[in-house]
Amino acid sequence: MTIETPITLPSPDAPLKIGTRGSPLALAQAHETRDRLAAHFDLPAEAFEIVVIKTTGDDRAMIAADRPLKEIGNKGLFTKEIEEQLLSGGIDIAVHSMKDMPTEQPEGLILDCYLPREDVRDCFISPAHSAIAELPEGTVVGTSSLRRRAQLLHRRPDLQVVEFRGNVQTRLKKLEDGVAACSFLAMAGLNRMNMTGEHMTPIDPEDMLPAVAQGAIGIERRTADGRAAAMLDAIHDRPTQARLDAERSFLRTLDGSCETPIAGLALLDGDTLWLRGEILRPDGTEALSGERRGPIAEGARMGADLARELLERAGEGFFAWK
Ligand SMILES: NCc1[nH]cc(CCC(=O)O)c1CC(=O)O
Repeated sequence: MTIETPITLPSPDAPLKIGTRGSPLALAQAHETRDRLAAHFDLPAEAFEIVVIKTTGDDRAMIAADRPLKEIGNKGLFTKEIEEQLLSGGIDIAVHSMKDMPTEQPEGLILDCYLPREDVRDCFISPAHSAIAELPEGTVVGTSSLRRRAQLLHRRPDLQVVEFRGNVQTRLKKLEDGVAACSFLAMAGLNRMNMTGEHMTPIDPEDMLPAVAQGAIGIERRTADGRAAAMLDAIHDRPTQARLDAERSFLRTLDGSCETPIAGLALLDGDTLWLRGEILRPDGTEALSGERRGPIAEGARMGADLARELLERAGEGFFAWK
């Protein structure tokens, strides 16, 4: 029998501080985390404080909203300031989109709590067309994601891809203004913001394999913080963890940054995990994919193994721009 150390739960006088970026999606995710914790521990919302942290990524993105993210910087662009606040005690936990998180965390921090995963699919957004296959030759498509760009060009080399950023409202406005005929966003974000509606069609993973960890929220904390560990364990979703362990191990072995077009998705079927992965040349001229099936506990090994297979098939220079 284990004797559990009692934890002092947060209260309105001494709230648990939840750090997040300030975007509408980030805030929705922080609120979901607070609501789950409050419900599980039967605490009022005031026992939690949502602390909005501005990151370098938010800053520079505002200065040059049309500059490709890959030119602005890379690792930790949206996480550095949040992780500094965690380490210094300014916040107790931090809520992240796992899709945007590097595969390693700084010394002293741990990211091992996941909320139940949302819809993993990408969404096709267009006021005029209903599917990629129906786009007329040479159509202008807006996306800032290297993965989506490469996947689109692989299927449809005739399409013209233009840089497209901003929140859902901005993108819809741009589409209405004719800047591009269609764009793409993750279903998960749209669902979390209650923004699904007209002109939006989910895309089967068979047609567009999503990004690693798409649709998953992860919560980071100080490794030594026993109270946060115990509280987060209560809302942690193990099936999501099993899937992300496999997908992120795939990404880690590929050494993926947001500068390489990589897709990966694990699904569970009973005790079996099915992992699919894909890597593409940035210009879409070549795509390599593979899969593994095996026991759930072997997910991380399968991810690394699949990554090595694809790297071997790809050879040197696969990710370089031609
Ligand atoms: N890179 C931005 C980002 N990070 C997470 C999401 C959506 C939510 C998710 O996938 O969990 C998005 C926007 C998008 O791709 O539509």
